[in-house]
This record gives sequence, C-alpha cells and structure tokens, in this order.
Amino acid sequence: MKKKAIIMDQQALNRAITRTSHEILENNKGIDGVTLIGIRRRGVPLAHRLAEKIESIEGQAPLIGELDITLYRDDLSTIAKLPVLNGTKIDFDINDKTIVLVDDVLYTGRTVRAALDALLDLGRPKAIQLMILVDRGHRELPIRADYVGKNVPTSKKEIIEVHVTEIDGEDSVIICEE
Ligand SMILES: O=P(O)(O)OC[C@H]1O[C@H](OP(=O)(O)OP(=O)(O)O)[C@H](O)[C@@H]1O
Ligand SMILES: O=c1cc[nH]c(=O)[nH]1
Repeated sequence: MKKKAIIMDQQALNRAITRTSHEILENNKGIDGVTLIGIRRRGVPLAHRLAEKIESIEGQAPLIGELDITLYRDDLSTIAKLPVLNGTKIDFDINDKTIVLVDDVLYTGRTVRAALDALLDLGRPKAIQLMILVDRGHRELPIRADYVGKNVPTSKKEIIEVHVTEIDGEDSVIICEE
C-alpha cells in the first residue's frame, strides 16, 4: 500500500468532532436519553471524543458503550474458526435509548449491519443513529450515516486509513493505493 495523501490532519479531525457533536445535540434536542456506542476498535476513542465535546457544550456527558462485532460479521467464516465476542462493554440498559453508533470508516456497510444485529440482540432502543468519521462510498447494503465527518469519494482500489492518537499515536486520515 502506497500512501497517497493526508486527507484529514489533527485540526480537521477535531473540527469534524466539534461539528458532529453540535449536529447530534441539535438533532436530538439535547442529550437526554442519548448514548454513544463506539464500534471497536477506532470507533471507541472517537465516541469518547464526541462525549467530551458534548459535555463541554451541554454540561452533561452522554453514557458511552463499546461494541465488538466480531461474532456478527457476515464474512465470519473467513475470519476465524472460533471467534470470541471479547470486547463488548455496555453497562446500561439500551431499551428506549437513542443510540448513536460511532465508527471510523463507512464502506460496504457490513460492519454497521453487524453492529445493528449485535445491538438489537441486547434490547429495543428507541432509535439508532450513525456517526462516521469518513464515508468513502461503495455501499453494498441500504445503510447511510446521520452524521459524517468527511465524505471522501474513493475508488475500490483505494484504502482509507484512520489513525487516532489513543491507538496509533497520531490523529490523521490517509488515503492509500495499491
Ligand atoms: O463498511 P465496511 O465495509 O464494513 O467497512 C468499514 C469497517 O472497516 C474497518 O474495519 P476493519 O474490519 O477493516 O477492521 P479494523 O477496525 O481493525 O480496521 C472500519 O473500522 C470499519 O469498521
Ligand atoms: O478503506 C477502508 C475500507 C474499510 N475499512 C477501512 O478502514 N478502510
């Protein structure tokens, strides 16, 4: 994979978090009953950043959970023989909550579909919304994001790499090509 271009630096990523935090608040008329659930791995630090920003704007922090969707991917058989659901941490009742799912990249939509399955096994939320840092197109399922950090038109040969300080030591979004 050759690095082609940096499409978001730390400042751009921060601005996207700030804007989408405002959009989440505006759309839900505040944060009462709203929870953020990050999809592992990089959706989790992004959910924490949104929660911090929302708290700084609203004076109230939303509850945060983490979802590991390994068991629910529809390409599971190609990933591992004995997969384990090892990282789901949702310490609150999701019934009747508005859940904002958070992930770094939206591509085919299969990860989000799996996340919806995983969540609906845990209860009956009032609504589920989707925040994505980078929407690169090429959907294979009828899924769209409610809040988008940046739309990046891509070819299928390209790859979007999201780096976050908490996991990768820096904040950046890079487009790579074969
Ligand atoms: O819309 P999709 O086609 O499902 O692609 C999007 C997913 O792909 C990436 O995860 P990946 O499975 O590559 O693992 P990673 O999180 O370890 O990078 C990314 O973090 C999204 O969760
Ligand atoms: O380009 C892509 C596609 C799926 N997941 C990623 O992280 N990047």
